[in-house]
Amino acid sequence: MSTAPTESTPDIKKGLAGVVVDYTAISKVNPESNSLLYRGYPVQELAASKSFEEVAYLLWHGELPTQEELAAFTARERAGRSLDPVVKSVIDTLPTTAHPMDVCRTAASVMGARHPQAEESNPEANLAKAIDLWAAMPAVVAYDQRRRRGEGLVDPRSDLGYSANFLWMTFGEDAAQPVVDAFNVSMILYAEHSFNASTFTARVITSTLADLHSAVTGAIGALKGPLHGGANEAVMHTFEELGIDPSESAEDAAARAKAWMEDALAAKKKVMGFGHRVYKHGDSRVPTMKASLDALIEHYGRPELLGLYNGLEQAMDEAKGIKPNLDYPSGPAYHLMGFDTPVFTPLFVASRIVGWTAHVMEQLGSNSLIRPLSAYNGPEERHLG
Ligand SMILES: CC(=O)SCCNC(=O)CCNC(=O)[C@H](O)C(C)(C)COP(=O)(O)OP(=O)(O)OC[C@H]1O[C@@H](n2cnc3c(N)ncnc32)[C@H](O)[C@@H]1OP(=O)(O)O
Ligand SMILES: O=C([O-])CC(=O)C(=O)O
Repeated sequence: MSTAPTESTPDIKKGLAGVVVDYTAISKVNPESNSLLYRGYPVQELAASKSFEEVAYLLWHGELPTQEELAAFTARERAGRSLDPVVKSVIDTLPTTAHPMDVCRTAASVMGARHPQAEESNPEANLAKAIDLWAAMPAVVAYDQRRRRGEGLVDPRSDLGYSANFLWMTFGEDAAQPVVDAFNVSMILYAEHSFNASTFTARVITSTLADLHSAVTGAIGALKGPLHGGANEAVMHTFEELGIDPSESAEDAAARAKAWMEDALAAKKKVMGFGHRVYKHGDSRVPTMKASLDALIEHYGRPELLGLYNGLEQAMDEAKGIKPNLDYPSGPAYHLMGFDTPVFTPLFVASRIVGWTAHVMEQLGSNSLIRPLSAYNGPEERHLG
């Protein structure tokens, strides 16, 4: 028999699990139908035929762009791709022992402090700030990976789309089409996911009427943790702990991975890349990202990675029935593309900037300070002396 909450036994929802805190028109996560809609469109349909630029436009404006609108929007994005020399000099002061997420977070903050409309918070200024951040973040992520390898900044190319240019600025060479396609899909899938922890962080910060860059800087902090975005990096650490040997057969790799997972679960370990707060029967985005991972495995001829992937997934499913989340296929996909493991979560940032800033604007459209209550369980009132 359940008892009604009282002042002494309040109905606390730990982690706000299951609590609906507001409306959003940006995306719909439906665990029953295992679907994800961006402004009404299934994300799988968008990933199959649209560029990340078109999806970013959709998330911000509510509708897909016309040809003319897209041309103006992509021209704007291409014009904002260069790394601001001041931001670069700040990055250069950070040690290469600093986590790339710290570099990203610092860069977002510096960009905010330098933005000509820093203190303006009308819808036009916020959209301008969102597009500027989105356009410039690939340069930050790409340069940070390069400087850690002792390589210099690569200038952006305005003849390339967002994804091809991102890869160009990171690796200094043209990426093959299957790689560009897989990267584009990952950017689309990561762009938005309702009231996840980092987006909620952005909305909390916005609800105090702080500026958009403060909201994004805080959201980057929230994304860093391994229970959220940091899981794509953590997935790769699992693969690395298992040991990656390109000469191994997929079958042998799968058998080793299964045994590893059985041991990890027997030791009550939490294995990153599995489980989700909302989806309990599988993450709606995984089949699409897995198809992109398959294409990359084919492109690079690396079936042993598929063996590791399948072995871990199968053992987790058999033991606990817990399904992978988006970070599971994204980790090995970014590895195959050539990104260094600590840079995986900044790639998530580059994409999620779109969702975060769409939520910042939505929050401001009907703002109410976000300030829940707590139940006190500290010492009874007491007095000094
Ligand atoms: C893009 C994203 O941000 S997706 C999420 C990325 N995060 C991860 O991959 C981190 C690993 N996963 C997890 O920690 C969790 O599944 C979360 C945080 C994502 C969701 O957690 P919650 O909804 O709070 O579920 P909770 O952590 O309570 O898990 C329920 C049960 O499943 C188990 N479980 C959940 N995920 C995992 C996992 N990855 N490995 C092992 N066991 C797990 C828990 O131990 C718990 O078991 P118990 O009931 O025996 O104690
Ligand atoms: O929705 C969540 O809790 C986490 C997630 O998958 C995301 O932010 O993409």
